Amino acid sequence: MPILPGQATYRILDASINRATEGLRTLEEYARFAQDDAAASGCFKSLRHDLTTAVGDGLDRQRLIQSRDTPGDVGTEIRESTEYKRSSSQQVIAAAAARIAQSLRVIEEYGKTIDARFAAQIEQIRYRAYQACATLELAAFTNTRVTQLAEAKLYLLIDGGESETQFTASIEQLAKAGVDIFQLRDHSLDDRTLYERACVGAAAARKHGRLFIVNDRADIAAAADADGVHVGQEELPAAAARAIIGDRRLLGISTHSIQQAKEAVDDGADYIGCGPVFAGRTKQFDAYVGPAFLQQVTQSISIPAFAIGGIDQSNVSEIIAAGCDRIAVTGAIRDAEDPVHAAKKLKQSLRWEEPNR
Ligand SMILES: Cc1ncc(COP(=O)(O)OP(=O)(O)O)c(N)n1
Ligand SMILES: Cc1nc(C(=O)O)sc1CCOP(=O)(O)O
Ligand SMILES: [Mg+2]
Repeated sequence: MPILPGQATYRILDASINRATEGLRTLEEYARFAQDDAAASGCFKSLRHDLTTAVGDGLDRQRLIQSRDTPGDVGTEIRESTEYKRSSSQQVIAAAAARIAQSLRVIEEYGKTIDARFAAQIEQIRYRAYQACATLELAAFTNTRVTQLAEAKLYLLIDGGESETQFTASIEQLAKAGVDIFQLRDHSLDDRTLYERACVGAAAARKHGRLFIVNDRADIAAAADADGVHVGQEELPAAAARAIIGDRRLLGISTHSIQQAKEAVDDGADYIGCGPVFAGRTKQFDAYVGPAFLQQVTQSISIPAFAIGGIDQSNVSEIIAAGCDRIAVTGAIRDAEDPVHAAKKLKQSLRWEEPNR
C-alpha cells in the first residue's frame, strides 16, 4: 500500500507514542516494585496518562491505528546487538529513559506539523519526563547498602541459634534494640543450614532496615541475597570474593595492622574489622592490637572501621577515646543476662560525642 506523506507522519507518531508509553511503563514498574517508591511510580503513571490524554485530544486515533503497519516496518529488521543485552537493572532504566526522551521529542517535532497546541503539550510532558527519569536513574545508582553502612555503629557477630524461629526472633529483637549490622558467624553449621539461616536472617534484618553479612562464605552471601560477606586475611582474596558477591553487596575484611588496613582499602573493601583490641571469650589470639591500632586507623583510613575483640560496656569508652565510634561484638551481647538491654546500652555509648567537637 503506498504511504501518503500524512500517513507517514501518523505512522511515525503511532510508533513513537507506543515507544514512549512502553518506556514510561518500564520505569513505573521499577519505581513500584524495585524501589517501593509510590511517589515516583505515581509520577510515571501520570506522565503515561497525560500522554494518552494529549494524544486522544490532539490526534485522530483512527488515523493512528490505520497507519500502523508493523509487518511492513523495515526498522523491525534492524537491531543492534546491544538492544538484547541488559546486564543490570540500571541498564534497563537508562535504556528506557533514553527511549522516552527520544520518542517524546519525535512526537513533539512531527506533532508540530499537525497541531501546534498538541506539540506544546508534548513539550511539557517531555520536560517532566526528563526530571522524573533523572531522579529515578540517580536512585537506582545509589547503593543504599553503602549509605546504611556509613551510618552503622553497632555490629553483632551472631551464631545460627537453636532454630530458624529463634534465630529470626533474636535478629528482630536486636535490630529494634539498635544493632545496625548482623554477621552470621557459625562454623558448626552445615552448608544447607547456613544458607537457610542466611536467607531468613537477611530478610529479618532487611525488614528492620538493618544489614546482614555472612562470615567467610561469599557463595552463601550471594545465594541467600545477603548484604555482603566478611573475609579474613587467610581466606578468599578480596578480588575473588568481589567476583562472587558483585558490586552492589558489601565486602568486609579483617585487619590486624595498619598495612593490612591500607591494603584492604586498595583491594576494594567497603569496611574493615580492626582487632583483636582486647581479649574476649569468643576467639583466642596470641597478641592484641589494643586501642593504639584504632588511633592509627582513624587517622589514615577513610572507609568505615569496626573495632573488634573483647569489647563490652566496661571498655567501650577506650575505643571511643581512641577516636573510633564503631564496634563489632559477640560476647558483650550473646553472654549478657539481657542481650536487648546490653545492645541498647552499647548503642547509647557509641552515640557519645566529644564535648568540644
Ligand atoms: C567485623 C569482623 N571483623 C573481624 C572478623 C574476623 O574475621 P576472620 O579473621 O576471618 O575470623 P573468623 O571470623 O572467620 O573466625 C569478623 N568475622 N568480623
Ligand atoms: C571473631 C573475631 N575476630 C576478631 C579479630 O580481631 O579479627 S576478634 C573476634 C571475636 C569477637 O567476639 P568478642 O566480641 O566476643 O570478643
Ligand atoms: Mg573468616
